[in-house]
Amino acid sequence: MEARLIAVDPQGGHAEVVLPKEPVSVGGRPEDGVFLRIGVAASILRLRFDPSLSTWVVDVLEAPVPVRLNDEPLAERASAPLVNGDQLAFLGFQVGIRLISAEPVFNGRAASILPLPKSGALVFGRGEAPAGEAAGFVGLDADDQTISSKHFIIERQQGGHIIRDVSRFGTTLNGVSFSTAELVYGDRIKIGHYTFEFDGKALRWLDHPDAGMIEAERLTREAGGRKILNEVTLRVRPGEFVGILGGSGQGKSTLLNALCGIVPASSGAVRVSRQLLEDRSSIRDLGVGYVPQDDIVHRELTVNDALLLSGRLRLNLPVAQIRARIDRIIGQLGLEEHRAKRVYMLSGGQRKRVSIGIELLSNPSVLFLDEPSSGLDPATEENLMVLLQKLALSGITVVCTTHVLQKAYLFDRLLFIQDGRLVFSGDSDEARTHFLGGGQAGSQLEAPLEKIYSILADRSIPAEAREQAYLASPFAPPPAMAAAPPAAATRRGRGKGVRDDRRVPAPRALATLLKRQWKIVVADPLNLAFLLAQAVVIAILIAWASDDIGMRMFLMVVASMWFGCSNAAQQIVGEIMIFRRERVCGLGLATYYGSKLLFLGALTALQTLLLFGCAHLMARHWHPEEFNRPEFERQLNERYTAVAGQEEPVMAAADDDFIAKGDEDFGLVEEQSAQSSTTPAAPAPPPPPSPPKPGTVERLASIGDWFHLGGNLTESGPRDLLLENGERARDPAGKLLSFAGLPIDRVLTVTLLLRAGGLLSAGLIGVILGLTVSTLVRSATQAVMWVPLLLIPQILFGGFVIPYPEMSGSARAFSRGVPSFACQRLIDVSHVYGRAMPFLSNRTKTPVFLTTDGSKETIEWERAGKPLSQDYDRISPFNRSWQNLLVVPDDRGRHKQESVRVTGTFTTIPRDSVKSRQDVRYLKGTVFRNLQPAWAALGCLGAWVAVCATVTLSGLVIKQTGG
Ligand SMILES: Nc1ncnc2c1ncn2[C@@H]1O[C@H](COP(=O)(O)OP(=O)(O)OP(=O)(O)O)[C@@H](O)[C@H]1O
Repeated sequence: MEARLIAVDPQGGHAEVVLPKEPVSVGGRPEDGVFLRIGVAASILRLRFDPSLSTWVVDVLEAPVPVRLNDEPLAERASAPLVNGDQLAFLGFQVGIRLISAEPVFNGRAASILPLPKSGALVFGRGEAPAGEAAGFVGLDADDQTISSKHFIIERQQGGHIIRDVSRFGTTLNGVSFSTAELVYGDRIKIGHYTFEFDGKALRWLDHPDAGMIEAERLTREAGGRKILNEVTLRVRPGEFVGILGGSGQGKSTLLNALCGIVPASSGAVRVSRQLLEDRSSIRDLGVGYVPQDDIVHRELTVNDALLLSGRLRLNLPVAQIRARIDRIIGQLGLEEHRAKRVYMLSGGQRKRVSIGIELLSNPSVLFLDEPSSGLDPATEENLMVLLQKLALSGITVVCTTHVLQKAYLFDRLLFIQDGRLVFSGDSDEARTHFLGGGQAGSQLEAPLEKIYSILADRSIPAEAREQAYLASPFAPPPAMAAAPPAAATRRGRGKGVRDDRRVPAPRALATLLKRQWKIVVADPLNLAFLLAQAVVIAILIAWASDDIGMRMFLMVVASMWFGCSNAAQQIVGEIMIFRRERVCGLGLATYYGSKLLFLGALTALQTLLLFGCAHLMARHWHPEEFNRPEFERQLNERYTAVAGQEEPVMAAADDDFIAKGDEDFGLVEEQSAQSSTTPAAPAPPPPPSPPKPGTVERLASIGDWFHLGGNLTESGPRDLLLENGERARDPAGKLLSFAGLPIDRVLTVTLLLRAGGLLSAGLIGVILGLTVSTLVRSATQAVMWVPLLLIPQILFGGFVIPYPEMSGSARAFSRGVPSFACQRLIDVSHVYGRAMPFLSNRTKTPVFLTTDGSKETIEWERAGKPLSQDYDRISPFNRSWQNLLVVPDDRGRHKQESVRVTGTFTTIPRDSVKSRQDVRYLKGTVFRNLQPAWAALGCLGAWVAVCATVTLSGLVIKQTGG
C-alpha cells in the first residue's frame, strides 16, 4: 500500500509527496518532513503508519492553529486513523490523503474489473494465491493486515451469485456485516481499503474515494439577458445530504440543473466524483440520478411494471437480476404494499418514492431532486426527507432544492441562493450563527431558521454584498478548494465512470418500449375499446351515408389519417419529462421514435382494417345493388374464354400494350393522328389463354366480389380497341388493334396491394404527422388544436371532394404535395387498374363518358319492380378516379372556357376546350395499367416520411435539453 499527501496552498498551488512508513511531521519548520510555507514556524501534524490498523494515523501536535479533518475540528493532541480521501485543513491549506492499495491480481495480472465465474467459485484474499488455487483467486494488497488470506468467496448458484464471508475481521455488504448473501446489481463490498461494486457480471474496484463528490467552479448561466446564476463555486462531500434553499425565483432550480448537467451552465465547470461533467452522456457515465419536480413515471403502470420496464431500459442485465434489484429498492423505499398498485392510485409522496426508485435502479453515486416535497403535507414531507437522509447515509450524495426550512436540521449542508449567487454554505447551526448573529451565543441555536428568509427578503442588502459577507466569514471554504487537483483520484481514469458496456442494446430497448406502450394501452380497457369502437362507428356511418364505393374509400382514407394523427398527437408531448430522463440514461433517439412509429402504426392499422371490414360489410347490407356475384362469376368465365378479333389482330403483349407517339401513360392516341402515326413493329401474338384451374373462378369471384374488384378482374381480359364511331381501331398498316389482356393474378395482387397501401399509408402518415406535431408543441392542449388544422386540408386537397382537374392551378400544384392526395392516388389506381377505358375525352374539364353520339350515358335499371335511372356521372363510382388519373389540363394543353349550344335545347353551358393543341381521345377498350401515378404517390409519401422524421428527430434533440 502506498500513501500520498497532496497539499494545496491558499493560492491554489499544490504539491504531492509519497509518505514514508516512518513518522513524518507536517508544518512550517524547515526541518519538518513536509514543510509548508504557512507563515508559522511550528509543526502542526505528524503522520505515521500503524501496522495494526494497516493505515496511516494523524496526530495533532501542540499546534497554535485549529486543525479540521473533513470539516470537523480535531482537538489538540488528538489522533485519528486516516482513510482514503480524508482532507485535513489548517491556515487556509488543504492536505488531502490518498491511500492507494495495490491493484487486485487475478490470473497473475493486475485487474480492476473482476469477472465472476460462470461456474465454480472465486476467492478473494490477501497476498498471493495458495498453491494450486491460482485460477480462482484474487490477490489483494499484501500489506493490508485487515484482509484475511481467504476473505470472501463468490460462488455461482441457481443463476445468481452468492457471497460468503470467511474472514477473521469481517466484510461489509452495503455497510452491513453478513455471512452469506445473494449479490444484487449495485451491491458494494468493503474489504480493508478496497471497495468493490457488483455490476451484474463482474466486481469493479472503486479505486478512488471521491465517488459522489460534487465540485462546482464559477458556474454562471445567462438567460433572458441577465445572469440567473452568478459565479457559483461550491463543494459537496460524498454522502452528504444537501438542501438548496432560497426564495422563489432566486435560482435554486437553475443551480440544481447546472450541477447535474440536465441544463448545463453557460460557463464554469462541474466535477462529479472528480471527473468533469462534460456533456449529457457523462451524466449517466458518472452515475448521476435526477428526479425532476414532475413525476417521471407513467401513471397507468403498476409500481412493479414501472420499475421493471425502466430497469430493462437502463440496465443491460438479465431480468432476474433486475427483479432482485427492484425487490431491494422497493424494500428500501417502503413500497412493498403498493407494488401491485397503478401509479395514479398512489399518494403524492408515494409517487415521488417511485420516481426516486426509478433513479436508484442504476445505482447512482449522486442523486439530485428538484423540489421533492412540493405539494406534500408536512407528515409526508418529513417521511420523504428522512428517506432521503437515509439514502445519503447509505453513501449516495443527495442534493435537493426546497423552500421549507422546518426540516433543515436533517440536511448536512445548506446552500442559500439569492439572485443566482451562493450566499452561504454550511450546516444548519452554522447558518443560524451566520445569519442570525453569533453574538447571542446559545440563543441563536433555538431561533427558527425561517427567520433567515425574512433576512434574505431585505432587498436593501444586495446579493453581492451577502456573498462577500459569506466569503469573509469563517464558514467560507478555503480559497484553494476549487483548485484541488484530481491527482490520484483519476489515477486509472476509472471509478464510477465508463459504463459503456452497460448500454442496453437497441433491439432490447425497442422491445421494452413497445411492451410499455402496450401495458399503458391495456391498463385502461375502456380506452382501448373506445379506440376500436370509433373505427366501427365511423365505418357504419360511412357505409350508411354513401352508396358510392369511390366516396366511401376516400372517407376511409381521411378517417384513417385522422385515427393516426389523433393517436399520435399527444404521445411525445405527454411524456416529455420521461423521455428527457431516459434519453440521459442512454435511450437512442431512433429507438424511441421507432417504438412510437411501430406501436402507433400497428394500432392505427388495426383501426383501419376494422374500419374497412365493417364499412364493406355494412355496404353489402345497405347497397346490395353494388354486389352481384353470379353475374361477376359469369363474366369471369367469359374472360377466361374470350379471344379478341375475328381477323388476325395486332395483339399488344401484356407487358407492352398499345403505345402510340411515345405517350406511355395509357396507350393514348390522338384522334386525328392515329391514322397517320407510325406504329412500331407488331409483337408476336401471345399463346391463347389456358383454362382456369378448378375452383379458381369461384375463389376469384369471392375475393373480387368482397373487395369490389369485379370490373378490374373481368375487364382486364383481351379486347378489341374501338373508335368513337364504334368501328374497330386499326394501325396505320390497316391491321386491327386489340389488347392482349393482363394476367388476372397480377390485377388481383396490384389492386389489393394498392387499396391496402392507400388506406394503411394514410394511417401511417397520420401517425407520422401526429408525432411531428407532438414534438413541436408545448402542451397536450396545443397538440389537440393542431389536429383539425392538419386534417381539413387533407379533405380539401385530397383530390376527391374537389377532383384534381377542377382545382385552380395553384391549388392543383399544392395538392400534389398533400399526403391524402397521394394516398387517394393509390386508391384511384386500384379502382381503375385493369379496367377498360370508356370513351373519354379531355376536352371538358369534367370528363364525361360518352356514348357513340357523344352524349353522356344514361343507365336504367329496376328495383322492386320500380324503374330507376341515373346518368353516368352520378352512378359511376370511379368517375373521379378517371378524372384524376387521365384528365390533367396542364399536361394536355391549356383549357379555355367557351359556351357551347347543347343540341335540342335553348340553353348554352360553359365548357372548356383545348386551344393550344388538339383534343385527346382514349380508345375504348384500352385497359388502364399505368402504375406511374402510384409510384409518384409513394415517392410523395416517402418525402413526407423523410421530412417529418427529420423534423421530429430534430425536435426531440431540442426537447431533450428542455428547449
Ligand atoms: N430559460 C430562462 N429564461 C429566462 N429566465 C429564466 C429562465 N429560466 C429561469 N429563469 C429565471 O431565472 C430565475 C431563477 O429561476 P429558478 O427556476 O432557478 O428559480 P427557483 O429559485 O428555482 O424558483 P422556484 O422556487 O419558484 O422554483 C427566475 O427569475 C426565472 O424567471
